[in-house]
Parts: sequence; C-alpha cells; structure tokens
Amino acid sequence: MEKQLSYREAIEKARNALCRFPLKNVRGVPLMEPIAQNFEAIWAFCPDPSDLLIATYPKAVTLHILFRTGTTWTQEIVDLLLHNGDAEACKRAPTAVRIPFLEIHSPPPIPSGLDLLGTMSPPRVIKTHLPIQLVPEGFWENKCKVIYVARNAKDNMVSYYHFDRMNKTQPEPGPWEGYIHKFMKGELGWGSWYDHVKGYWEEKEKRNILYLFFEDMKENPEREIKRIMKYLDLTLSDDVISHIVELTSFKVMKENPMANYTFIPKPIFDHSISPFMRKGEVGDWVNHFSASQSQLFDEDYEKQMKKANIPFRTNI
Ligand SMILES: Nc1ncnc2c1ncn2[C@@H]1O[C@H](COP(=O)(O)OS(=O)(=O)O)[C@@H](OP(=O)(O)O)[C@H]1O
Repeated sequence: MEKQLSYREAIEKARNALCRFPLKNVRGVPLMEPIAQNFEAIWAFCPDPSDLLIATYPKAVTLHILFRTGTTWTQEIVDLLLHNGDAEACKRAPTAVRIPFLEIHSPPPIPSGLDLLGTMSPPRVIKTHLPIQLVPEGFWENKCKVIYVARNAKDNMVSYYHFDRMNKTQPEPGPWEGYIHKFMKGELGWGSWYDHVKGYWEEKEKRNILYLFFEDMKENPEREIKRIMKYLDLTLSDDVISHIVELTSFKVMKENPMANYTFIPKPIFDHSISPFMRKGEVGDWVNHFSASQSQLFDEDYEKQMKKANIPFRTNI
C-alpha cells in the first residue's frame, strides 16, 4: 500500500476496479478470482509459531468475505483479550487492518492480506475462511494456535445470503430459493459449509484447534470468552472479562466504527441493502425458510452430515 493512503483511501482509489468477482476453483474449492490467481503466494505463507489463526466459514465475521459465522465477533474478543480489555487500544484501526485476512486479494492499491501481514511483527492474529486442506502447511508445522468458529448451517446460510446482497465484490446471490441449492451443493465462495465444518472438527484434537460454536457464544459469552482466554494462556480478572462481554455484545459492536465494517465505502459494502452487523441472532432462519424448504434442507443435511456428530443447534 502507498504509505500515505489509509485503508479506506486505498479502497476508494481502487473503486473502479472492484466488481462482483467470479469464483474460480482451487483444488476443488470455489474462491474469488483474485484469491485463486494468487493462491500460490497464499499457500507459501509461513507464519511464526506465535501467530494465531482464526478460521471460519464465511459469516462467522470480516472485510470482503467472511462466512457469517462470528468471525468479526471472535476477532474483537481476541483483540480485547490480548489488550487486557482496553477498548481504546482496540479502536486503533478497523478489524481488517488489525487482524489481516490471510487470503484476501483486491485490486491495488488495496493491500492484500499478505501485504498487511508483511508490515506486522509476530505475534499476529490472522483471519481465514480457507477450508482446512487449503490452510498453508506452516501453520501446522509451526504448531500455531487455531480458533475455529462454526455456526449452524441454516443461520450461516441466511447471514451469507444477506452479505452477498450487500457486498459488491461477491457474486450475486440470486433468488433465495436458488441460493439454498447453491449452498447445499457447495457452490458459494469458500465451498461446501459441510466439508468446512467437518474438516476442522475431525482434526481438532490432533492439531490442537479450539472449536467454538456461535450458538454457545450467544448463550453464554462469558463462558466462551474464558475458554478463549485459557486457550491463549492468558489470565484476566473477572472484571475485565465482564467488560469484554459488554464491549463485544452485538449492540456495542454494531455501533463501533472500527468493528462494524462501515469503514468500507458504500459502493462496496452497501449497508442500506443489509447491514454487516445485521441481527446477530440464533434462529433467524425460521424467518427465511418455508416449511418445504426446511424439510428439503434437513433431508440433505442428514445425508451430508451423516456420521459427523457435530452438536449444532438451530435454536437456543
Ligand atoms: N457481537 C456479535 N454478536 C452476535 N453476532 C455478531 C456479533 N458480531 C457479528 N455478529 C454476526 O456475525 C455475522 C457475521 O459473520 P462474520 O463476522 O463471520 O462475517 S464474515 O464472514 O467475516 O464476513 C452476522 O450475522 P447476521 O446478523 O446473522 O447476519 C453478524 O451480525
């Protein structure tokens, strides 16, 4: 990035080159074209053993494309834990700059995730939506800590659908009815939700991955934040933890310009179509699925998740 440009200015400058990028297959996984074109460099990235990876299927929470799972939420929690609950320190820059998105590539002068990481010293916190088989091997060789956040398929899909409506760098979502089929077939960016959640689940013990659920975080944020704290070998007082619970509530984060993605200009993220911080609830899927769509989805889910035994909850 040209030194004098802020992240927002860089995006403004590249505005004309930004568009709804098509998806291209990388080892069987559909990824946005600029990511696919740069995948060799992403694959070659070698983290420091002290780096921490936050992995999610999109809309678990980030910049161009997360998988509506709670990524952004977890990023904010981790940043606050690492800064002992100091809210001002965590407003030093937007989420996407504080916690670079490993694979993201956009037209210059927008810095790629790799560009941003190159300007930071370890220990760094890094975001990815890559399925486990596409995560650079250095993360495993260096035994980096990895936090994975999963969200039930129906809410995840609803969130992703609205995100695809408002994010003008993602393919058009098309009608809801068709979107369900694309999701079930793994045709959305970052591929199959089913393979994504199973891939990390199957490896979580062997690779020391902390596997979290969005629904657990909603049910008892204090408990889940403490789990993250312990995983990171941190010790914070109960008062600080309560403060972090408050600062990372949906209501507070929605109003935080450094965490709510309003720093991305409107022609790219159009919050008037659907805000990035949309509802942040468990069970909003009931407002989207018809009875027959829900039945069709459930039947397919049974087949795709057979033997997986992952304790997802579609309501709490
Ligand atoms: N603090 C907090 N509490 C509850 N929910 C929250 C919070 N922060 C973000 N969110 C919700 O997470 C969804 C966005 O997911 P991601 O951050 O993974 O998106 S992205 O894939 O990184 O773009 C998106 O979900 P939906 O509201 O259901 O669309 C956000 O609202």
